[in-house]
Amino acid sequence: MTMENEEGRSREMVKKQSSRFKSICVFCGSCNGKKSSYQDAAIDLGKELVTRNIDLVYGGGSIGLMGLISQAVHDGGRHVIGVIPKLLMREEITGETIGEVKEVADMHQRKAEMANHSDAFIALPGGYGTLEEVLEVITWAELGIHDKPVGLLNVDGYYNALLSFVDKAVEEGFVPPTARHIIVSAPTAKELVMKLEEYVPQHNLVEECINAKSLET
Ligand SMILES: CC(C)=CCNc1ncnc2c1ncn2[C@@H]1O[C@H](COP(=O)(O)O)[C@@H](O)[C@H]1O
Repeated sequence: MTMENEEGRSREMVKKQSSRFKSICVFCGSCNGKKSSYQDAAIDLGKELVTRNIDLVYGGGSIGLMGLISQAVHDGGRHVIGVIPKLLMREEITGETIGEVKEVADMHQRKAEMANHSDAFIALPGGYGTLEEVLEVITWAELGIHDKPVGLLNVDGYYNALLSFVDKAVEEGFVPPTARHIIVSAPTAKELVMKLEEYVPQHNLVEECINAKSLET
């Protein structure tokens, strides 16, 4: 093969390079937040998924950051799945739905469905709902229930306090130091998705935790 052919082939490979993820589940606020940077980040993340040919799984509806990211992914031509519990299906609660809608019985089933349909998780800024959802998938990673990457989009340092708290929990012996790496974080969508692409799960966390506990007793 000539040098030119080879260069052409590698350029082609770069162009076609696809993500290791088919779908990413995004947890995010049902409000917009006070700073426009939160809204910009939701749209940016949506566009980043589109660029990498990644589909979106999210909580359904069109309110707050949830609405902004789902619209951006839908407009970019990628598939959007919204998973909504029957109770929240009313339009005055969640707004108009975007893309494919999966109706589920309750919040527990919603989280299981969201996890089943995705290859990684990202939390944009959000409130109690977002925190609860992202902490659950972090716990599942620690317990070895899944080995999918989990990332915090730390827009304007929104998650700094949570990250400091996790460091404190490690320092005080409640989170094994080897489990600290489960939480990936970055200030921009591009950096975060790149880090998640490179994430390598560790499978010995549960054993290490058990060993640490048996040393304590
Ligand atoms: C009755 C009511 C408050 C409705 C708000 N409408 C909602 N519609 C759909 N999903 C939601 C809603 N509120 C919270 N969630 C879930 O919790 C997360 C957002 O909660 P939060 O705004 O961060 O805390 C989302 O990822 C979503 O899965």
